[in-house]
Amino acid sequence: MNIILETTNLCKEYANKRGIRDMTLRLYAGDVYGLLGPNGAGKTTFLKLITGLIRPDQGTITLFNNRIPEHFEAGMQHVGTMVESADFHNFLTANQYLELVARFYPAVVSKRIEEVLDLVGLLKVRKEKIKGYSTGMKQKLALAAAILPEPKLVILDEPTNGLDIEGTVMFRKLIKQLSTEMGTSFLISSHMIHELEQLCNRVGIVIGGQLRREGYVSELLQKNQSLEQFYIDELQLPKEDNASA
Ligand SMILES: Nc1ncnc2c1ncn2[C@@H]1O[C@H](COP(=O)(O)OP(=O)(O)OP(=O)(O)O)[C@@H](O)[C@H]1O
Repeated sequence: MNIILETTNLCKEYANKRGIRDMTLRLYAGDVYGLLGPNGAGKTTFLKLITGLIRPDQGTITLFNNRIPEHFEAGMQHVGTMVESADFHNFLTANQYLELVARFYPAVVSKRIEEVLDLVGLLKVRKEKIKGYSTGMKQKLALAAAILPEPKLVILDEPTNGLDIEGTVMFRKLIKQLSTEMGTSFLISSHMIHELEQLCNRVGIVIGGQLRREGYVSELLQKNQSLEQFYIDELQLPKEDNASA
């Protein structure tokens, strides 16, 4: 199988001694991989390291056979990200913002901008200034920017934050569509465990800065009633709690 992302023994410790330790993970072409874990477990830190937003203390990151951060541009060439909440220029319209993003990708034509705006449901409001957008609309625009250059891998941190039910359904459909029709791979951190159960072929559970467990969703569902049950057992949460990730 074709490895598109590999991290080995990745470590990052913040000044407060928190962070991640020895995160070793492989993503294969076609994977839709869900990262689960409690608040503060280290999911965002892991995604920030992969996307070069912060530097590791130890360990290696390889994206499409390129070492990160040394060969950042080559590695990120096929990657779309939505990791930090995007810092939008509020005086621009969605259309203008995506035109700005498109400047980094010479192959992106204006028809593609219209296409992604339609995919995320922002076509009608594309000429309105971003300052008038709701949190969910901004989230959709960030998603549109992430998929604009038709990346082979899309890395998403809490992509459904702020999305309404319709937006969440749109998001799920979009990921399924890109994954089945285009073969796009995804690495998604989310607390929406039911969404991940429907979307992902693999999941990993991060606890206390370490990848505690991972597996194929189909196999986990043969042994567990649901992904949520597996997660609860892994965290040893009281069952009647019915807590979700
Ligand atoms: N810039 C920072 N400086 C110091 N500590 C940080 C920083 N960023 C994160 N941390 C700490 O590192 C740990 C991991 O945080 P991280 O944001 O990666 O977790 P997470 O799994 O994404 O959490 P959540 O689900 O709440 O988003 C937490 O204990 C957090 O307090």
